[in-house]
Amino acid sequence: MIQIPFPPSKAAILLDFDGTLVDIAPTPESVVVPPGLADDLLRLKDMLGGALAIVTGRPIAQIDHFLPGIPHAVAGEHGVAVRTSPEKDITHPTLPSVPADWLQKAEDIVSLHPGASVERKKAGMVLHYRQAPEAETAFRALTEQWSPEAGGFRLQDAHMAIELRPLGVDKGGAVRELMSENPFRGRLPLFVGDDVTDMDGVRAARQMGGAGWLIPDDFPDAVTFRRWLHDLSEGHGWGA
Ligand SMILES: O=P(O)(O)OC[C@H]1O[C@H](O[C@H]2O[C@H](CO)[C@@H](O)[C@H](O)[C@H]2O)[C@H](O)[C@@H](O)[C@@H]1O
Repeated sequence: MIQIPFPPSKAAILLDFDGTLVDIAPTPESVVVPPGLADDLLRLKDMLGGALAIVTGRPIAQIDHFLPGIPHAVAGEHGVAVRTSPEKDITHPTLPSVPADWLQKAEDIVSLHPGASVERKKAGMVLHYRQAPEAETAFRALTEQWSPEAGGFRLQDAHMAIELRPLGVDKGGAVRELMSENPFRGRLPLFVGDDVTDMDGVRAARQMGGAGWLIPDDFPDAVTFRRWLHDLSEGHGWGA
């Protein structure tokens, strides 16, 4: 099991949500927060002097719904939206909006494939096909017609989904931004995620002298990771 070579008083923990804290579910709304997770996270936050954050592709409001009052800070939409502490406003850089005709064409495809959906974000969208796998071909054909970079976007494959994301914003930037604020400042970041978008968070945490781990490379699955997190919250696995 992974050991952290320093004590909680020197650490900050920044965690991905889907596929890490919760198992992947048929739809974004149907994820289930595992029993005991909220208590583990609250105990950890306490041990870390508050330095616990969620860094997710989801909008911040969804983390507030699933983990109400639990993390000190949340970075949502892969870093497009950041709230550095519970009492602060959410900040967003100025970013281009998704062209209305792209949204309309995505909605047109969804209407032909029951179960497919478009998730709108502040500066992007996700075309979900988990519940309608046959829609993937049509989504790919559509997105290949666009020139996302020219409009300030990029396309990213996600879990049974294609995401349109703004250029120049990623989880690495979110980790750096959160780590520059109290109670994270001066601590070493520990970042854990499971997806290609999490690699930016992993790299940033490592470059800042902390550690970054990925499921399934470093933990075989999310259940094993959460068991480790539970042990950390009980004081096991920390160095002096
Ligand atoms: O950065 P994360 O916290 O891992 O969020 C990544 C995306 O997660 C959500 O979609 C994925 O999870 C859903 C629930 O398990 C699943 O139904 C879907 O197929 C996955 O793609 C979320 O909807 C996205 O906004 C996040 O970017």
